[in-house]
Amino acid sequence: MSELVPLLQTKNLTMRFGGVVANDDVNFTLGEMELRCLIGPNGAGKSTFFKMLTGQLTPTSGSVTFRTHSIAGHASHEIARLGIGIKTQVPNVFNEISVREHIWLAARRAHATGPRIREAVDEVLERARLTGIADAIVGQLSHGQRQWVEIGTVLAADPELILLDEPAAGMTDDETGRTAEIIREINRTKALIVVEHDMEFIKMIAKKVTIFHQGRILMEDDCAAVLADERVRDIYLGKKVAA
Ligand SMILES: Nc1ncnc2c1ncn2[C@@H]1O[C@H](COP(=O)(O)OP(=O)(O)OP(=O)(O)O)[C@@H](O)[C@H]1O
Repeated sequence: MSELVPLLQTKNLTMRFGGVVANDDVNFTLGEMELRCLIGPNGAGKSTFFKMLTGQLTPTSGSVTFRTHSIAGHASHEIARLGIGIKTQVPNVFNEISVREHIWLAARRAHATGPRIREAVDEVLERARLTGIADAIVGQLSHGQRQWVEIGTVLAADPELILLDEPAAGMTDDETGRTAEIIREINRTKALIVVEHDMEFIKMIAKKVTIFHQGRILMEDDCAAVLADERVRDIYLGKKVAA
């Protein structure tokens, strides 16, 4: 029987900046359609890890495999074309156009022209809970709504894996709850890796959680087990933990 190929796998992934080891021998595996949360204190190495997955950084050593493709050090646009999309923390929206036009611009790159685009745009608007504000101008939306436009924009390009960097940052409780719903909806058809600090949000979405600490994976387990772990509590309370 042939072994299942994971969607994404890193082996001994290491990134050094001079004397700083930002990621140290990270072995990480994500299955098809999995939803994984990455947590860890400031400086633990989460952003560096994301940047190596999307081609913004070339690892010092180790490998990144997306399905059967070895992607470490490849250009960001090549990795995007293979099917990894990312929503970064830095705002990345066009303010002057409507939500529908915004989603359409992203969908146009992924789908052939014609009626299929319209269907795809309508589907993304629905899944990212944007249908009710489809005709609003992006620049006039609330912070939370703009975040959903960004998530919808990533979804419209139809990637197989979506990386979200702190999608609930700066949101109200209501917006956070709705963002969790959107992520669960997207996870019906896509794999996701979500970096987030807000533990309440993680509880709403997480199945399996990976904890980074000092550039290494400290622990990987289901959400309840991770949140109950004494080492995890200690690093969030700022106590010293042996990795
Ligand atoms: N371009 C860089 N040059 C030098 N050091 C860097 C660079 N990028 C990250 N680092 C260092 O690598 C380590 C990991 O940083 P990283 O940003 O990946 O952590 P993080 O877990 O994403 O933190 P945060 O939650 O604050 O975003 C830190 O010590 C950071 O100072």
